[in-house]
Amino acid sequence: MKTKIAMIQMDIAFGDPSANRNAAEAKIKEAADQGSTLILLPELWTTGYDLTRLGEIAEDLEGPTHQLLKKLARDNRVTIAGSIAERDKESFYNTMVAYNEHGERVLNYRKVHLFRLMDEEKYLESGDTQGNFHLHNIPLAGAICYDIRFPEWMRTEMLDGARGLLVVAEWPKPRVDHWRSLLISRAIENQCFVMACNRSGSDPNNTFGGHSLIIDPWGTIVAEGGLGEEIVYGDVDFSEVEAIRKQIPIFQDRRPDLYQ
Ligand SMILES: O=C(O)CCC(=O)C(=O)O
Repeated sequence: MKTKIAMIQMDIAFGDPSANRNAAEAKIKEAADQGSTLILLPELWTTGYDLTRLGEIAEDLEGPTHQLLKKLARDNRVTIAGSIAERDKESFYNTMVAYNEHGERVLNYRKVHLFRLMDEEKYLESGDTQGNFHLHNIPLAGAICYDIRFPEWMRTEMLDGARGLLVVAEWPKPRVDHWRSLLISRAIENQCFVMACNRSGSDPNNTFGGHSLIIDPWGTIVAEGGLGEEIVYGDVDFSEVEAIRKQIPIFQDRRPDLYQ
């Protein structure tokens, strides 16, 4: 059975959650009208990297963005995922959430690897738990941007049987070749679908690379965006994962007695 995935490769208004919510709402409705089951938004899609203003613009997990996602997921019978600047008491996190078609939050993953090149470690705390959840009965794992440079972490998440890796990002344009190569590698080595949503446009410090990707467990590109704003669609059949894992049984052949 095919599952339609939509990745909302949007530009992000710097530090303006209300403008970004309005833009995303229209795009989520459009993707849902196209029959999508899973809709991905980029990393920090309500605020961008306006980290010095997190005190004003980050929200707790019951904040207005979460209320909107809950409602849009329920009303349109879709699962929606993306990362949002989270405030938890005095601390801030880059947190990927997913809301299922009942409006339930099924994922709450705090970015584990903070990216120094964008000063994340100065303003954010890192997470320390995995981001596994189910889309209907399909086990998936979440990751945020820089996390994909850590194959050991991605493998840790995949050891629970995940068949797909969802990635949300604000990946800069000068390193878009790394983005593509790293994502293709994560798909091949974990024999899983990779569904990766990047932003487009620029902020005061960076221009971002777009090129949202859906990659199958053989490493073949199913769908790829360009540089600008668009919704990238692809149909995936998660049963392909099982067939490939039978053909080349890397999860069986691993040697955890020699490495983790
Ligand atoms: O690793 C990279 O080159 C980009 C990472 C990044 O932009 C991020 O984690 O926000």
